[in-house]
Parts: sequence; C-alpha cells; structure tokens
Amino acid sequence: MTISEAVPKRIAVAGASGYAGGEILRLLLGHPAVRDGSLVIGSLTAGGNAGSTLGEFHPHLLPLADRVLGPTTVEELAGHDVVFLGLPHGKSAELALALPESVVIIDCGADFRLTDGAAWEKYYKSPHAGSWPYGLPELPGLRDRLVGATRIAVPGCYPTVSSLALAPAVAAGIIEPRVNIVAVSGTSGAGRAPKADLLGSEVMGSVRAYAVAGAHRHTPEIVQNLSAVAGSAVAVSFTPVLAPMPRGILATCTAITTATAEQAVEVYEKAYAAEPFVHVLPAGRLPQTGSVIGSNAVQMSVSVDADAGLLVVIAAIDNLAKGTAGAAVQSMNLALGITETDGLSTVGVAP
Ligand SMILES: NC(=O)C1=CN([C@@H]2O[C@H](COP(=O)(O)OP(=O)(O)OC[C@H]3O[C@@H](n4cnc5c(N)ncnc54)[C@H](OP(=O)(O)O)[C@@H]3O)[C@@H](O)[C@H]2O)C=CC1
Ligand SMILES: CC(=O)N[C@@H](CCC(=O)OP(=O)(O)O)C(=O)O
Repeated sequence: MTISEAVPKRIAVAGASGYAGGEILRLLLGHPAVRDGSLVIGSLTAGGNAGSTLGEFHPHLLPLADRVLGPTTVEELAGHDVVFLGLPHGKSAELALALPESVVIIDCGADFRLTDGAAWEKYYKSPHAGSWPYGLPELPGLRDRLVGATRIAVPGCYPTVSSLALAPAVAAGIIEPRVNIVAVSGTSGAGRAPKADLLGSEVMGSVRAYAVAGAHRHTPEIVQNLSAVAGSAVAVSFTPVLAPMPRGILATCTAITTATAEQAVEVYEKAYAAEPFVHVLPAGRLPQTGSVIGSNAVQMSVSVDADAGLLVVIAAIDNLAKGTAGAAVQSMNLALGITETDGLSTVGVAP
C-alpha cells in the first residue's frame, strides 16, 4: 500500500552522521514509498559535524553521499512531515516542543520512553520531559496507540529484545514475576562518538559485563514494559555484556516456572503467530545474531530447564535494526498508515 495523498511527504533525519541516523537512511533508501516518490528524504543534520557530507560518515549510502549535513536546529527541521531524531539523550525535548503537533516525530533517544518521572531522574539525572507512545507494536495494546500517532518514542535496544522475549510468559502468568536477563551486545550499541573503553584494542578479543546489578538505565524500561503486560510489578535483574562484534544482541532470559516446555512453546507461538517480525524457532534450533543482522527480525527459542524449574528464552536482534532504526521505520509506517512491514526485511545477512 502506498500513501494516498498526491503531495509527497518530506522526511528529515537529525543525527544523520550517527549510527541510528545512518541505519534509518539505509532502510528509507529501500522503502517502497521513498522509491515511488510519495516520501522524500529532505534535511539531514548533525551536531559538530554539520557542514560535512553524509558520505564522510556513511560511504555505503551512496545515493545520499553528497548531501551536506545541516545544523540540528528547529529552522532546519521545519517544513518536514516526518522527523527522525537520532540524537544523544536530552536533545529531543526542546526540538519536539518547537515543532508543530502535526509533524510526526520519531525519537530514537530515551527522552520520552519512561512514564515514571522518578525512575527517569534516578537513571538519567535530569528532569523528565514526559512520555510518548512507545514504538514496540508487538507488546499487547501498543500497536493501536502508534496508528496515526505524531509523537513516538523508539525503545532502547536491550528493552526491545528482553521485553519481547519475556512478555508472552508474563502475560500468560507461567513464570514468577522476577526475571533474569543477560544480554550480549555489539559495540555499535554505544554509538559512534569516540570513547576510550570502546577503542578496538580495548574491545577486540575480550567480552565484558558492565552496568550490572540494576545500574543500567534500561532496567527501568524493561520493568515498565513487563509490569504493564503483567498488570503488576515485575522485578528485573539485567546484565549487559559487550562483545567484540559491530552489531547484534543475544539475550538469555530466565525465570522460575512450573510450566512444561510444550506449554511454554504453545504460549509463545500463540502470542506471536500474527507478528511478521517475531519468529519462535522450532525445537532444536537456537537463535544467533548472525541470522538477524540487517533485518527487522526477532528470533527466539523457548525451552524449559525442568531440573532447575526455569523458563529459558534466548532471543536475537540487530540492535541497529529492530533495536533502533527498524523500529523507527516500523513506527513511521504505522503513524502514516502505510503497510507496517514496508521497507523492512525479515531476512538477515550471513555469514
Ligand atoms: N546505537 C544503538 O544501537 C541505539 C541507539 N539508540 C539511540 O539513538 C540515539 C542516537 O544513537 P547513535 O546513532 O548510536 O549515536 P551516535 O553517537 O552514533 O550519533 C549521534 C548523532 O547525534 C549528533 N549529535 C551529537 N551531539 C549533538 C548535539 N549536541 N546536537 C545535535 N546533534 C548532536 C551526532 O552528530 P555529530 O556527528 O556532529 O557529532 C550524530 O549525528 C541515541 O539517543 C541512542 O541512545 C537507541 C537504540 C539503539
Ligand atoms: C553496547 C552499548 O553500549 N549499548 C548501549 C545501549 C544502546 C541503546 O539502545 O540505547 P539507548 O537507550 O541509549 O537508546 C548502552 O549500554 O548504553
């Protein structure tokens, strides 16, 4: 389905020199509405790198390589129908307030994800800007809020994979409301701004945990999602792990259960039967990041360790696709009334 109006809609991408902005543009270049001209890629902006060309940061985006990056200002973003924000946390609220309510703003940052202001202030150490419809349509009740929305908060990458891995079990009440998540991520999750502990020599050949024992800012986001699904509080222990690979997240999620493996698999297959991007793998197959890279797919395995009494769900996503830019484009499709899957593949790049 294409957009019905004759006048093309203009899209701006703020933070186009970054990883999230670049991946949004990669997906848009293959989007049918961009290819048929009903959506047009307008302003691309950056911070300190404004004035450079996009090709200096994303040489793979050849059709846009000569575009000059503008400054990230309200003036530069005005006159667009859709604005993607791929900016550091705390940069979205001011821009969003200054743009008309009719503009569809899709924020990849965290500013509008949390509904609990106290949780925001605890983890982000700044005033809470508010909350917007949350761009994870596969969670119960959220798709309807995204259709026609003009403000959308794209979930964090770890909350995306973890929430999808545990929501069916929480909703069906087959686990105790206390879950454990250990998620291994590629380094692009940290963005492209230089950081000493992300130098190749620090990352290559080693795997390390960080922000453990409730310290990571995605903990309250996962708690929010799972508690909303449960209708009561769910306790979450989340351990992120950095791995020497550019993309991908593999999350291993466990929780106490008395369900059998067959019962658990049935719950998950039923929950995701109609979801185009979430795939529950057949028994005997386990997900791997290599299977979902470049795609908007979520692959998961569901099993029960009967001796330990634990549900074990392992799930893989591409952090830059379903974990950011894919979710952003999926959200745009819903907001504009385009077919939800347009421009988004379920087929990964391997090896
Ligand atoms: N990477 C990921 O897997 C995920 C990222 N996100 C979120 O998406 C957002 C972007 O992340 P990511 O692309 O990884 O980050 P990057 O560091 O790769 O890119 C950040 C972008 O923001 C621009 N920018 C930086 N500071 C400013 C500023 N003061 N004013 C205006 N523009 C600025 C940068 O421009 P310049 O080049 O000029 O510095 C760059 O274009 C973040 O909020 C992140 O949390 C969400 C989910 C997953
Ligand atoms: C590997 C890595 O560093 N990952 C990032 C999370 C990326 C993401 O989704 O984060 P936002 O909430 O910032 O949008 C981190 O742990 O901070």
